[in-house]
Amino acid sequence: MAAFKTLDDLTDIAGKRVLVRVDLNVPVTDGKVSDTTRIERVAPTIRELSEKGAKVILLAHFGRPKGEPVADMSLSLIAPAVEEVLDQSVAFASDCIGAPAADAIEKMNNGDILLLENTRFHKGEEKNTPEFTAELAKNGDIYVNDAFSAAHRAHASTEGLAHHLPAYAGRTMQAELEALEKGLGKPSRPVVAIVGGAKVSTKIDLLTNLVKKVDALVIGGGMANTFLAANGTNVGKSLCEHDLADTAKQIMLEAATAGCAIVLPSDGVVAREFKAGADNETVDINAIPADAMVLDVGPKSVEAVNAWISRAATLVWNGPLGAFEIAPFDKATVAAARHAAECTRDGKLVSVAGGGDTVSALNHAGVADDFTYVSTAGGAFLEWMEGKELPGVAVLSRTA
Ligand SMILES: Nc1ncnc2c1ncn2[C@@H]1O[C@H](COP(=O)(O)OP(=O)(O)OP(=O)(O)O)[C@@H](O)[C@H]1O
Ligand SMILES: O=C(O)[C@H](O)COP(=O)(O)O
Repeated sequence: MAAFKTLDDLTDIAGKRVLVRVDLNVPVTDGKVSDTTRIERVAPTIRELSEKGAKVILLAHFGRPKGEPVADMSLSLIAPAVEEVLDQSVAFASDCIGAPAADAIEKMNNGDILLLENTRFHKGEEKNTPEFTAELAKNGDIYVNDAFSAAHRAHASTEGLAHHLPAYAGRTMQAELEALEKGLGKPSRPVVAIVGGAKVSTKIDLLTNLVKKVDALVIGGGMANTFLAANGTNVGKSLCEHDLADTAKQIMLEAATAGCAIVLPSDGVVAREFKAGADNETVDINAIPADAMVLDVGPKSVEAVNAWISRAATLVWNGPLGAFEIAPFDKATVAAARHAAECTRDGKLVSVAGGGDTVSALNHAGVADDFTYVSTAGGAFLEWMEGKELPGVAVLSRTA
């Protein structure tokens, strides 16, 4: 594994301003954080630094605001949940750079915790510009990256800062890498991957390499609709990225060459509204009404998914099979999660799942503790699985 400095190397930090990159991109329902797993995972790093007397300054993104402030992507919405998990007061600054940040830091005592506003409210974050990174760096003496789940992004707060300040891995970054290496470094075969969810455009490219590493790729959620549409299925009003049809076709070709089975849903649960309790029906995948959307994979598909889980020695899962937040469209995800948990409990399966909503779905199914390992990372986890270098991890090693 990559060698980098950790919190063990950080001594005498009382009074030092430590910029800690965490991932607070958490699921929110009706304005409330619905799953605090990501916050719980970074809490040990925050507490440790605070107990050592550092001024702990949290940097994070929330959503994809495209470089300008968006009210419902303000981290002020997440701050109360951070306070609750830490059981410690957390101050908030309305900008991550400039006077609001500097003034708030000026007021900090040793051991205090401050959360800065969404880094993605500035275009320089995702572009990783030297100017923006330098502005961020002004606020700290030391940089700690504890956001493994955002380490696949070469952004100012995940990569750039490590070139400006002495850089260290946080406890979660360390633990995630160790656990993934242990669970999936040399996986027992057959390896089955389940990929679902909604982030189709940012994850689809990863599947090109993934099909070379696994024996079967089970596709559900919004991702499945894109593959079905590429095969000529009419997916009605379903979440689907039609312009990615060629990419999907190419992945299916790569899979055939690599001997990886592609498993697509054969039926779906459709509705005309995206809301809990919406009128719904189960239809064959070739009979999706033009005015309806698939919000979950159907019972026949669940049987097929579970059969693949039974056959697997190793399961890798990112992305729910359906819109699990709104019942009854959680059925397939819950059924597959419970089956994977049972196989794991029986000692037949090594099960590793990752992703903000995926973790939330496993918690919803009541089985997160039964999986071999649950990562907070979704995209980063898939890229790690592909064997890609993660910029946020690589820079910690290079600068160590
Ligand atoms: N058929 C579907 N139609 C619409 N949305 C869906 C469908 N299936 C799943 N989803 C949505 O996918 C979202 C989760 O997808 P996402 O790709 O963000 O997964 P994740 O586990 O959070 O990974 P990451 O950590 O990379 O974000 C959920 O909010 C769920 O409602
Ligand atoms: O939720 C995630 O996977 C991470 O926070 C990264 O978010 P992003 O896909 O918007 O970069």
